[in-house]
Amino acid sequence: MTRTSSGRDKFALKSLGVLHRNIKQAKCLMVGAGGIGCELLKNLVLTGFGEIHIVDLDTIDLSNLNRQFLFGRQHIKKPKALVAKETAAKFNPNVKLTAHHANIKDPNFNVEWFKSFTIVFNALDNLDARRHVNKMCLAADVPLIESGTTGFNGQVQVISKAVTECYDCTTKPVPKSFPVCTIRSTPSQPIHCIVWAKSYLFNELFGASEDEAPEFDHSEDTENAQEIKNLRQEAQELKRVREMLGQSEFAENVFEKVFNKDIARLSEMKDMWKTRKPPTPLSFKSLFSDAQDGLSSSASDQKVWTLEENFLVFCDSLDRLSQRILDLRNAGNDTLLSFDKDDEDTLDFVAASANLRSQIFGIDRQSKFDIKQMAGNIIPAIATTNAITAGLCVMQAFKVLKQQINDARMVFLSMSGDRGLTTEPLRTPNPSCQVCGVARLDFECDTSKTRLGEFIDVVLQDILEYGPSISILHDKLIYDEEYDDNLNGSFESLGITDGSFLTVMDESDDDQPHKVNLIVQVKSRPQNDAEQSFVKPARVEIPVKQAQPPSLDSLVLSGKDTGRNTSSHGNGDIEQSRKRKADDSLDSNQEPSKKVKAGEEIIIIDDGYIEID
Ligand SMILES: Nc1ncnc2c1ncn2[C@@H]1O[C@H](COP(=O)(O)OP(=O)(O)OP(=O)(O)O)[C@@H](O)[C@H]1O
Ligand SMILES: [Zn+2]
Repeated sequence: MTRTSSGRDKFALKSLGVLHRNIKQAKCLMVGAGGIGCELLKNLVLTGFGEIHIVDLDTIDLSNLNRQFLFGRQHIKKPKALVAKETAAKFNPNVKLTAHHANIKDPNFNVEWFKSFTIVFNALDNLDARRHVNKMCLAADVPLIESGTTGFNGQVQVISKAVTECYDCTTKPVPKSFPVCTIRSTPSQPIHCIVWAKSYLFNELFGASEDEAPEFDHSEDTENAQEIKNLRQEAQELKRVREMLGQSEFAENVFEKVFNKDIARLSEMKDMWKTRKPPTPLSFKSLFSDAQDGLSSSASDQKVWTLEENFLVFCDSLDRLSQRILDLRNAGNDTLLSFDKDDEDTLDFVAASANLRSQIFGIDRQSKFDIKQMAGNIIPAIATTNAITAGLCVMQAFKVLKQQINDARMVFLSMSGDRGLTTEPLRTPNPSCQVCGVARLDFECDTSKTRLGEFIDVVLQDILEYGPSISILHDKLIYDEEYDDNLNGSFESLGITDGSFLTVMDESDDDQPHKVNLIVQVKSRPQNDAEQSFVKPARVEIPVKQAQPPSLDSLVLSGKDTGRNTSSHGNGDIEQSRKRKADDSLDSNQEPSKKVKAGEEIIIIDDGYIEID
């Protein structure tokens, strides 16, 4: 049933009171139209937010449809932002919707554009984009509602410049990596074999080089120099095998190389197997004869395949992928493939290769279903979690729009613990945060004429009273006391253009007071004055860094289990506040001198910090 707009307004007015007017006048930005985004857009539209811009870079995939209910089968491969807008527009014709099929990091979404919004909602799935929006909202001074879900857990955080902590006030967990030797020589768990198949073997045969795999941690490399050298040699040999792609004996050559020859060499390294069972090579010919019966009809994704079934899937998927490479090559296209958990050919190859390797090392084989989860780092997305979280986002947005940010809470949704929903007060900004614990300066200049040297002399040293010990970053270091190569370069020649950010860091001696980092936002404007290529900014006091303990308010915890262990999968990577506490004490070099343990739950540190354990 379609409700008339006046009827809708009447109900909204009754339930929302004066807030209704603020909502109608609000212009919101929603970044991400995936799991949370679809639910959130429906809420925003039905609540009657006046204007909504939707940004999403992706197109709709079949696997999105179980929970991203604004999309149907007919929309597969169409841009999420546009389809979300079209579907949601039908829920409330009074809302003005604009869709952008684009990356939120595109330069045209600059600070000025962000400033045009009343409030921003993040419904993203990765750290990088979340960090970017956080930064832009701080620069534009627009409140941000950050949200994330992981399986049954969800979180909502309200971020407001200088009032609350920002997304980067706490460090975020980095994706898991494994020592390269564990992956290459001494796997002991299924995940080690899956990472090997996905990030090494697959890439060496069909994709880009293994050096780019983020899962490989080379930090232990020095201890294993000889082994690393051998592995490099093996990789070179594999490159030669790759050149045989398309020939009838390709599968046998690959198999014999990685599952026989390399393993035989490895098992010869007696020192390595003093405390472990040595690996057992497999033979292509004997498996080939054992596997004559073909795949059993019951070989489902959920079942753990036999060795012979893995062998057959390995050969078959290798053929399918080789054929794809040949087809691409014949069409004159790029011939690199990349692993995608939703691409059956790549998943079959990774699943079978991982299981063959597990067999060699005496590790339990896994079903294709389980391998898909592990290889794609998938924690199943739950529609209900997204729906509840999206609802919480709107509830928190109400408080922001009512100018009652002090009533806003950090909200956690969790299946563990006594209560599904727990909240805690918003924290004050972390004084040592590199993103929000900063001073800001708008710098208007002609980027083609302004030289880095004059910016330092006139703006930083004369006007802002910096000493000689500073460093300046623009993505990477462009100046410090020992690196003055760029002094004569124009901003433009250094890649600094309209909308660029520079970070100025005070590098004075440790016993001196340090200014907080200064974020300079560059605004490129042609300057007609021949004398001056920039507008001299007014003198402002750059605050000095100080370690400031969090306010008492922020130490009051509302629930026993706040569910703050949600993390990973990108969605739920809002960091636990306990990590923040740990970092705070590390940052300010405060060694807890006395710890009083209250059960296993709370550690009280005598300088006033509380840590949840
Ligand atoms: N930099 C970005 N700019 C714009 N949109 C982005 C950016 N990064 C991620 N997104 C979008 O954020 C949304 C996040 O949604 P969600 O977590 O449900 O992920 P998904 O890709 O739809 O699903 P899954 O990863 O579970 O297959 C996606 O639609 C994704 O395209
Ligand atoms: Zn911060």
